[in-house]
Amino acid sequence: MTTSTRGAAKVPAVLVLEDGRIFRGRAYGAVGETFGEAVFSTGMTGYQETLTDPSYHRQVVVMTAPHVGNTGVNDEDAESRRIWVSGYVVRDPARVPSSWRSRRTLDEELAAQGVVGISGVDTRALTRHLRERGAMRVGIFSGNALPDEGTMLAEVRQAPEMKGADLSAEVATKEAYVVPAQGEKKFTVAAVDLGIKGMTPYRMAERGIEVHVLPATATVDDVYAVDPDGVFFSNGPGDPATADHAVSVMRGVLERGTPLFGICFGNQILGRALGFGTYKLKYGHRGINQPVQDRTTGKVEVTAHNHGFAVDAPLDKVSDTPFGRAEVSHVCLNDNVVEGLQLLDKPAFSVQYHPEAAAGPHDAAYLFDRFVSLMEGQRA
Ligand SMILES: NC(=O)CC[C@H](N)C(=O)O
Repeated sequence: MTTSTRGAAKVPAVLVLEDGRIFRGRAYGAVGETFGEAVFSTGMTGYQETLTDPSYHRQVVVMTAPHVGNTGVNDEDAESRRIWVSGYVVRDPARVPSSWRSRRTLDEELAAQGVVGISGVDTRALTRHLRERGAMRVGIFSGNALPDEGTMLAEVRQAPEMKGADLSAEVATKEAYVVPAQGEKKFTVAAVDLGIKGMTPYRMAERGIEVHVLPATATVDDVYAVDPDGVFFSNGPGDPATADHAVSVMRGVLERGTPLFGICFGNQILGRALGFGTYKLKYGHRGINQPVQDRTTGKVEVTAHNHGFAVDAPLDKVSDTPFGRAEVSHVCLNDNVVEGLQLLDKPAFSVQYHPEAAAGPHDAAYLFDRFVSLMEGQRA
């Protein structure tokens, strides 16, 4: 239950981690209670894109940047129709936003969308705790009459875990829709929506691609019904080990040899389609300042990440898969986690991070051009 509040600043709030650690602060956004997986994001900016990224469904996001809300909330930067984070943790929210595009405060927006948050938390201590112990379940409780600590902890421990969660269908579109190409139409792409961010079809549209965004439940027949030059699999929430339907659709696409590109969840699905495993990272990668090396060129790029799982593929050898040879094309320079895959005998590749760059640096935009080149190659 949540109730919207203005002036919740003085309402007490408590953050309870499943291992029993407790942080006290003040209500931020809606007052009530909420649960999710506690994860931290190291982005200094781009909170509006983070909050509205469907991949954050069922996660409580802790911002490592101490001041949040400085540029308010505008009508242009949302990545989907709503905020998806299940809770929000900040240290020192802006009292007065300042941006020519700002329409309302972040506090007001969270409250209007019923998102329970907490401010005044030592987010550095909380982040260090999550880094040492790993991502875990959390609850935020706010209001003037809070349950006792034992009751709150028991409720947190009853909340569902992220491992094993199958969430794409909860966030993806129910109806197919088309994002028209900008300028002359050169290609048609079928984009399977597992939790797609708004910027992704836009990045394709600006390259002359007409994008048919399909529900997560789309079949191989639905994909080919749009007569695609290429097929795209999006980012999305939850555990890739549950994405059996998407894996089987992707295998259907790989069998036909249609150019294929995947982002984030889409990369994990390509990993699984090729026969690799996926696993849960201790605390994941989230933020807009993560270094990745493209091993096909040797170049290093600074990139936007939001993933808690990763593909388990060998870094230093070419693997034989049911769809021919495959290799790890990109790697995270912080921890050597697999950040991209490519097939050597078929026009298919994927990355674990976010070339659509919303928010984030644009270093990885070339990946959309690679997808276009694969489609051109297929026509030639
Ligand atoms: N942004 C994404 O697509 C995330 C994929 C997956 N849910 C993960 O956490 O790893």
